[in-house]
Amino acid sequence: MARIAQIFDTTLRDGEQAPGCSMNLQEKLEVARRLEKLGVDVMEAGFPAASPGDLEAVKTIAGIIKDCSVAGLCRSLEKDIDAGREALMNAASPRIHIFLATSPIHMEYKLKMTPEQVIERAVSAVAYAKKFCGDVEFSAEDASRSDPDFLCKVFGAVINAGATVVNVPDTVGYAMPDEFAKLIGYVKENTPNMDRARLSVHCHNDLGLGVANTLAAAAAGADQLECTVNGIGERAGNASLEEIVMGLKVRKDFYGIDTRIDTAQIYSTSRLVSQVTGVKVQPNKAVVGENAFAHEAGIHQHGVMANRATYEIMTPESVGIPKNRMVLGKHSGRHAFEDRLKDMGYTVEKETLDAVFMEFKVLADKKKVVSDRDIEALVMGAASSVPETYKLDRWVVNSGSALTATSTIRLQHKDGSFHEKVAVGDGPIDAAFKAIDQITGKDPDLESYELGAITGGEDAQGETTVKISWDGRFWNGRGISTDVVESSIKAYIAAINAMEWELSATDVAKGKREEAMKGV
Ligand SMILES: CC(=O)SCCNC(=O)CCNC(=O)[C@H](O)C(C)(C)COP(=O)(O)OP(=O)(O)OC[C@H]1O[C@@H](n2cnc3c(N)ncnc32)[C@H](O)[C@@H]1OP(=O)(O)O
Ligand SMILES: CC(C)C(=O)C(=O)O
Repeated sequence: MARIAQIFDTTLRDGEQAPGCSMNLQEKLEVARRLEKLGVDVMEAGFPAASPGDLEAVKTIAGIIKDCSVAGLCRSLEKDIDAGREALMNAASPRIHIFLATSPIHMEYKLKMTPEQVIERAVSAVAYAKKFCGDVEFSAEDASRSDPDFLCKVFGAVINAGATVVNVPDTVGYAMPDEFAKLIGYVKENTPNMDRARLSVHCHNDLGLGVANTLAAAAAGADQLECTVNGIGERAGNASLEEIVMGLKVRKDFYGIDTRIDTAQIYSTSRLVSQVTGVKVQPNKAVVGENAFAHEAGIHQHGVMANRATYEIMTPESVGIPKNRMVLGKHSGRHAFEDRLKDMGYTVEKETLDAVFMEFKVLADKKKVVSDRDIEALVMGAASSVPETYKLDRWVVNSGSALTATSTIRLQHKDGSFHEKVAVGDGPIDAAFKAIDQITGKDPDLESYELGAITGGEDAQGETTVKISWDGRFWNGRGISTDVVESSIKAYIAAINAMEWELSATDVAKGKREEAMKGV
């Protein structure tokens, strides 16, 4: 009988550590709900001690997610574990995840601790966490560059202190598959009481081997696999969830391992993560890339026409890539539209459905055929929008080779008032953004600006993604329109709204904490 490997998803923690991948609370919640639907066994929702915002996010997710464990990452420090405890107090199935480095280089230069001190600290941290949480994972950071005997000694000690999972991270993506499999086998054989804990792996992708190492470790006996959707994460990223899961599924004959993932949810989850982080999936990305199931060469097309299995080792449907279906256009009705949303993995409230359907009709008037990508952009716009402090009312932008770009922008504030400003800039987008800054009184840095077409064709919609920063924090905004200046303006306003919302939420949380402190 096949064994089951648990899938531990860390998109919301390690994934979020990737430059520019930070998500606001609303976005994290959306991703968390989708991960639950996907069927992950554990989701790591954040690092509660990192910031009040991260603590609130983990707390909110922990209060909502019921079908899988929710984990929070903590250093081996009581204050971090206390933050983890607070963040997870409402979780149906909480897991405190503690880490401490075990490699010579990390112990000497980063932690400035001796190996004996590391064992002592790891044990005391696990024992402390165990007082409030039955499920405690311990990760030996940089395990793949640690002495294997020392690693087994640390793991044996933390299992004795109550750890339920011990994790072997290839923190810097240094391991080679055969070598990593050997390490897993060694740890399994030589860790005292290993039968009392689950053995996990967490592989990074610095040499492009994150998935290969994870699969090799699974074959060698690891029974929890840590990964992220689309492989996002620190530096070159983490092992990608979709590649691990489909590797095990497609080659079940080889691995004999199952997961609980509903693979038909993979594609929509990948799209959601790409949309909320603003990080595009490369076209040739395995499993979820635009070209993953495309056949261009004649010999391949001929083979696929005779039998898809000649050149496809899995079907697009098995990962939730929809088949070509009814064309949606301006004559389509609500039933067909709702059906398509369901097929694409979206369950939306009636109110959102009404709003998106209206937008769909407006778009269908401009475009002959509304594609799945167009629909996805509409749903994401409606579902992920943070409260709108500002809404675009109207705009005019003049630009050309012989005149300075000028913009007039009118925004409506949530209190109902209208605000209009005129600005000049280096080009139409700069002029528009400057007018918006004048209205909002904020002057964030524009970190990145990306413009693309959602689909091909002359009537394609423009999709703009902007990332802004202020005081070391980042916010994304997305805008779509058949006019690229308008999509840019919408994206910038969306990012400003996310910033306004997060800053005011942090102020409220800070106020509450200060209030509570007065009573101590
Ligand atoms: C491999 C990984 O992915 S680990 C997770 C990495 N993720 C993150 O770092 C994101 C969240 N981090 C943060 O927000 C901040 O780094 C914080 C809040 C945790 C700490 O911030 P600061 O107090 O300013 O410390 P800073 O980040 O500069 O340095 C880290 C400190 O933690 C110590 N430390 C590092 N790992 C551990 C650990 N596992 N257990 C205990 N202490 C640790 C370091 O030795 C250093 O200690 P020092 O301040 O006494 O020199
Ligand atoms: C905290 C651990 C699991 C980690 O992220 C790493 O070592 O890469």
